[in-house]
Amino acid sequence: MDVIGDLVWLQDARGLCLDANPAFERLTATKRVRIIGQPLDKVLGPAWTAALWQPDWSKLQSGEICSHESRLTIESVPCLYEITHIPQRDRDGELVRVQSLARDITQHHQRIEQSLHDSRRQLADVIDFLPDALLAIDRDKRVIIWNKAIAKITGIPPEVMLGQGDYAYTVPFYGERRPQLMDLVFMPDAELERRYASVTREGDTFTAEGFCNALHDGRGAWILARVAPLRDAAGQVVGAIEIIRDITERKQADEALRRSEEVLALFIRHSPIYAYIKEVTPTQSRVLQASDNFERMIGIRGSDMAGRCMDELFPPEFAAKISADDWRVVSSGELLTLEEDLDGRHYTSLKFPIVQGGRTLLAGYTIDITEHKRLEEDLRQLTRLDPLTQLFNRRYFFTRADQEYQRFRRYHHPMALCMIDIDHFKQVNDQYGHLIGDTVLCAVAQTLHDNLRQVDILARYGGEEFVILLPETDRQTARASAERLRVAVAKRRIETPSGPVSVTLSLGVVAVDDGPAMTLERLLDAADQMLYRAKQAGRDRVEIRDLGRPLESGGC
Ligand SMILES: Nc1nc2c(ncn2[C@@H]2O[C@H](COP(=O)(O)OP(=O)(O)OP(=O)(O)O)[C@@H](O)[C@H]2O)c(=O)[nH]1
Repeated sequence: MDVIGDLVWLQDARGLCLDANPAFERLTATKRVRIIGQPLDKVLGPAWTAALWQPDWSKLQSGEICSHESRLTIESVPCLYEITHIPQRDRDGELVRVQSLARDITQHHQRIEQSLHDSRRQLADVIDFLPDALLAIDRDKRVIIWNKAIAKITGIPPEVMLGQGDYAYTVPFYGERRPQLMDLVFMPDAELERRYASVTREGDTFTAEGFCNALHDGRGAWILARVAPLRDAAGQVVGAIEIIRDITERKQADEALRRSEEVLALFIRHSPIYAYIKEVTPTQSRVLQASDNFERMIGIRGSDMAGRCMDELFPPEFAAKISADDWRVVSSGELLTLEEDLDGRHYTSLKFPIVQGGRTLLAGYTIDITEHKRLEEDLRQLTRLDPLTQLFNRRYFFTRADQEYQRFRRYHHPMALCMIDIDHFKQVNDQYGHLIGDTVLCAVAQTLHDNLRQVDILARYGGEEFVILLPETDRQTARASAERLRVAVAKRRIETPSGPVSVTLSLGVVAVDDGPAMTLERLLDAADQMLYRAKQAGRDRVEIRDLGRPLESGGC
């Protein structure tokens, strides 16, 4: 078909033709002169006139342009024409003429159709590509979008669901036809809102979580759904679109986390130790959970401590120290162990950072170790003491004597060592029995202890032998001390169930000052030799040797 071009013609207010262009002449196969003064239907015939001449008289009379589209078949080819009627009015506003223009928009229309088709295709691809399930319904609640993701979670392919109405799309989710979240887009429904776990509204968009019992072959699934209205160009709601996300795994993880937090909270609350979790900032620590038995420590139950800061629970200085320690742990990520005394009791604490819900908190526990400390001290004493006499035992004597001897070596202060043996003790045992022998041993130990200074280190050396290290003691003082012990024991009448018993002592003493370097063992040897000497010389006496000086002896 040759291009005809735009048809242009002019009519007066009565509809008689006033003029027409060549394209009009060609289309009507009528000469212009024959058209002028004729009514249009006489020129074009009723069918063509109906297609080209659809004036809106009220618009034209008020001076408004009006237009419409018409399908025409020209030379056997279907065409689409856009027809525009332009009113011309006189000075008084009376409509006098109408100029009309008919333009062939067939190709333009085809291009638009094609582009629309392409856009629809691309949109369909995008919708199918979305990982989230997507469906849309029109105003009549018929399904117009059902993407691959929703087909996957429901098992219903798009070709089955598209076009379906009467809530068919709710069956794969709920096993029944029922109103659902999308219906809120069309009309508010409080009863419907209550069916969902939580509905939030933002503008005209609704978001909700819900459990869909029919999904996954009836096992059910939690979904997060978001719906919004679909509007036409005029802003009228013409449908609704819904995006659905399966959040079952997240829900299960949330539930598992909630349960474990519950267990942790119960564990902390009823823990026999003082356990807690705190939220920590550089300046303040706030209790989130704490054991109820904190009541024993600070008089407040753990459940009442929740939400409180350190300065609401402890004196200011102590609170500041706790907060600083807590921040150190959280900021460094390192574990902290502490030992502290509070109101006469001894506590050990362990603090460490934990990550909960993406934030770093402080967890810790405190144990009251007062009893433990006491037992430990008792045990320590037990390992140091001779069980019969309650004097230091030989092993602990060496520990203490060694420390003292190091001091002597460092400062060159005088020092003395004294070995003591009860005379003829075998006879005591033989005459009175071993138990009385024990009583005598204890009495001698007590007498020695009572006649020594605090700084002197007295120990049971073994059997009926004792040893004393006398720090800061020169030869004369050592002699005097040994004599004092000898006399005190000799004078004592030891009361026993078998009557009073008296014993004497032999004492061997060595005194050293800034003399030649010696080991403790050699000093003990030397003292032992002096003791032997005392025994040889008749017992109940003191033999003393000043290392570096000649031997001397004394006693009764
Ligand atoms: N009852 C009692 N006797 C003890 C204990 N340890 C040692 N003995 C006794 O002490 C006595 C020591 O005797 P000996 O070494 O012969 O010396 P002694 O009789 O004291 O005589 P001299 O040391 O030579 O004066 C022995 O009979 C031991 O059994 C003890 O723990 N309890």
